[in-house]
Amino acid sequence: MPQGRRKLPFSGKQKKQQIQEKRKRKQQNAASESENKYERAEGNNVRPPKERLPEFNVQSINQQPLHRGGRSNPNQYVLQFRRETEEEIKKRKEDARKQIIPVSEDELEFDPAPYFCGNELGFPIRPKWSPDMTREQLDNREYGYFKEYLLTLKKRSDWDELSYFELNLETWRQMWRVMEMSDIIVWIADARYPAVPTFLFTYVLKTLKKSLIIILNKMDLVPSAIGLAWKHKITQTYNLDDDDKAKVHVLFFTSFKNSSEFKEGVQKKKPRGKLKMAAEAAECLLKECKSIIEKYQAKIDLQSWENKISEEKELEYDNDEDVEIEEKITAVPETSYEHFDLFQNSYLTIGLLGQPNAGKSSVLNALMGKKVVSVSGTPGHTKHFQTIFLTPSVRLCDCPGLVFPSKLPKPLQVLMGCYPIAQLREPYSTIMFLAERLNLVKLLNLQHPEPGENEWSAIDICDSWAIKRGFLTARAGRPDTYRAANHLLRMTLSGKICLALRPLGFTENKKYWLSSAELKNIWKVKGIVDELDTYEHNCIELSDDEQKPTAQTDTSENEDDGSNEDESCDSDSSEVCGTIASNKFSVLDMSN
Ligand SMILES: Nc1nc2c(ncn2[C@@H]2O[C@H](COP(=O)(O)OP(=O)(O)OP(=O)(O)O)[C@@H](O)[C@H]2O)c(=O)[nH]1
Repeated sequence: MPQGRRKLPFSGKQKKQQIQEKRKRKQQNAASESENKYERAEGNNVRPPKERLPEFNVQSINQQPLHRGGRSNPNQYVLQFRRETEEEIKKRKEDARKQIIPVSEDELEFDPAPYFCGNELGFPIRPKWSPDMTREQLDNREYGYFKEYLLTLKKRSDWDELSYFELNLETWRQMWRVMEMSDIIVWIADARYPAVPTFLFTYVLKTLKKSLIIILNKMDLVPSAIGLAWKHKITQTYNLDDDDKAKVHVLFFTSFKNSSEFKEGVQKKKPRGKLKMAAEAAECLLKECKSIIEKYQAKIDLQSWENKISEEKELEYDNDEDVEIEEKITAVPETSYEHFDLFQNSYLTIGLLGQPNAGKSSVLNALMGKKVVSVSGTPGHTKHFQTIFLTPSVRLCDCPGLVFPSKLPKPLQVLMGCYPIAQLREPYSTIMFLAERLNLVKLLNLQHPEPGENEWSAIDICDSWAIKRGFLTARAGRPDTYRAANHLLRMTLSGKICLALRPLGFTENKKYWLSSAELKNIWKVKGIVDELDTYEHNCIELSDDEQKPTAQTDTSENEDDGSNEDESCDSDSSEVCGTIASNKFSVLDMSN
């Protein structure tokens, strides 16, 4: 045995202390590493926006760790909202325990305009710049302007009433660039809740002097009559003069056009298979673009696009294979500033803007007829704007989603997909908002968690759904309320449970909208021949599989920890959600 110093006895307590010290050292190293990283990024003018706006208590949603050695900051384009206070969250949780009082049909009507306070709130618009400015000058000017804009908002007496809106300057910059480089601006709205920011009309039509096309997307989730009423409302609401009215066009779109998958208005499962071009919707867009080009007497030939659509229409659609071809995206480097004159290129640039999750990337793919940009049910998925040539004479530009300043109810913003559901600290107020407008108890065939009780709160609905689905906490085996709430919200986002708000005056004129000859144009876009039968069913039916609780349990008991939820269910996993057949049009009661 080698002679040496005898090892000193090492107690468990000392070991624990040693581990704690080691952990502390590691944390300190990681912190200084990230500081260095930010410093390095500063040299590149990629300062973390959180540090730049300390007065606004910014919270980055879904922030990613910085990778060692990685060059770019993965959080540069992350969604950023004002941090909610503990009191706010607590109050909303308390409210979610109150009894749900269903709203009347009239109250399903919604006027987005007042929530944007006319043009008062506006949105950050790019300050003047010139190509002679250095990058640093440009950065400072834009940052200074953005901060000033926010400070002006903060001085308003209703500052605390403002809902979630984007505080990441980098994302607004993406929008500025897309607006600058586009000949035609297309605003994509989720047709279930099409809240178009009022100031957008003024800015695009008057300041930029460009044409605006509004696409009501996800029409497969909305009764055509409601979509039609929205179309008419949108052009009326915003006090446009005749000249401007001629520059605003409203179109319908769905990326899930598939008549054979839709039976009696019940979405059994999401259409799958090879992504096809939404030819009818693309044709409508082409028509509008042509008329705009003619008006401006621009020399852009859209024949190639027309040919592409005609070819698609002639093709037989019987190949169900899921073949998705990734095409190289020519993303314009973020440093480039294009000096752009309207219709001066030999090609037309169409900029696709909208709130997160409105379906901008899906529209781009559906216009292309194949998957060229990535799509996700998680809001804020598109980080950087990307351009792609649809044909040699048409360039499409997909912009990251932007949440504009407004007073829209936060639960509605969550349903619209402005806030990633998995990151929500408090999902129950949104369940309450939903349950006030849709009879979830009936649709989901729920049993009250308290036997004999028949007053429902949002928490009761979640508990009941948790029991039904077998979402139980691992340790205590209690219903996992948070997970159930999350699951219900993701089902709503994906359209399995469908709420579609209507424009003001819709209920009163329902018969008029339901008998309009214009509906046929929407059916063509949706790929259906008639829709009236679809209104007859107004309850979600559960398949045999769905009736049985799943054996799944959740490991987390911390209801505020969003990390235990993955977002895959909302769009991609019909294994979890797909067994639920929902009536998408239950909001449109035909009996009245
Ligand atoms: N039912 C239905 N779902 C759609 C349609 N278009 C898009 N979606 C779904 O909506 C979700 C968001 O789609 P994206 O195309 O990624 O939306 P985006 O506006 O690009 O989102 P961001 O990247 O957050 O800006 C995905 O789950 C899509 O499958 C549609 O026409 N009908």
